Amino acid sequence: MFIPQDSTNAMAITITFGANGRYYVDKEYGREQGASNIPFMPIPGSTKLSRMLTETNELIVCPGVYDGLSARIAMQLDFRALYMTGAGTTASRLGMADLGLAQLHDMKTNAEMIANLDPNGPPLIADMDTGYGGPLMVAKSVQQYIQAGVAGFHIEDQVLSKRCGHLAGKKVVSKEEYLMRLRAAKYTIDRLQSDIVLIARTDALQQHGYEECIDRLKAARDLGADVGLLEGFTSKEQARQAVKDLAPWPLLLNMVENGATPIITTKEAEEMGFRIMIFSFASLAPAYMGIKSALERLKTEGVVGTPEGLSPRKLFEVCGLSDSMKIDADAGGLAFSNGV
Ligand SMILES: C[C@](O)(C(=O)O)[C@H](CC(=O)O)C(=O)O
Repeated sequence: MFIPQDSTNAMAITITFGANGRYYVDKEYGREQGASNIPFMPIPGSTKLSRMLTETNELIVCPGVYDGLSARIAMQLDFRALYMTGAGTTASRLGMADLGLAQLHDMKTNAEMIANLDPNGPPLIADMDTGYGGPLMVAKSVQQYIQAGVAGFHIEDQVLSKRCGHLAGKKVVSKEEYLMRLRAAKYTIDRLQSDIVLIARTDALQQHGYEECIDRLKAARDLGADVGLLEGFTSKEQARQAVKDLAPWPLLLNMVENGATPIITTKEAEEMGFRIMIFSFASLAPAYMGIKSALERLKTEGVVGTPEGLSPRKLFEVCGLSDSMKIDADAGGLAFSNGV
């Protein structure tokens, strides 16, 4: 319940948290009724994500998105949280493979755009790879993610010239160096009094085996990481075991279909006790398939073959066309008074 302090006609309003991670001000006086004079401060994504983790036991399902359109589509479908994939960011912004080529600027600008599409939208977890350097770089990266409005991020123990967690030949830094990265991240979060969710990821499974991963994650947990991520489980039993070995610490599962891990559904992950599940390729793989087949058709038939009804307007609608028109009209603009 929120009572406006400065109003002579004080009235109570109710703020309700929806299952989709959004919140609504009391319908009668809320924004939806156009009462724009009610103090209304969007809750930061980091706070929303922290609350989902600490105040519920649900599995937070995050589709991987890599640009504005994929993020908008996930938001249109009311996903409660999103994941910005580094592999997708590297592919879409640089046209390159996930081999440690994307740097802080590429990642932060993409994350910032996605995280701010809708201030009342779902929180964004973003990939931070290795943190992009030594402790100073990690501190800078974390500060920039916080300022960008990112809700949570994962930082890993691969060497700087890293590669996708589902490729062979990965190498990790020593446990000491990994903990130094995490410490730099944690100190920055504390210094800035942020509640951004720190997710410690280890890629040590290939090189050092399961026990080393658990050892590294326990150390990460002990120095204050909020969530753990063991990358590239090779079996469902191993995934289940990790949840048990680290309980009650929350774990994130990265589900990359056709990667190192057998397919685990959201239902199975929930039963195993995972708290967050990301689907890194959820947008990238369908985009590849859809674009390729349309361009093949263009090549062979001379038309793209866009389904009837999928007009430019419909696509722009996904990207906030109506909201933009309303902003203009509310301000007295006439740009769209005759429609679009
Ligand atoms: C999670 C990940 O870091 C990502 O960029 O989405 C990648 C996904 C991938 O390339 O398969 C990873 O697992 O390393």
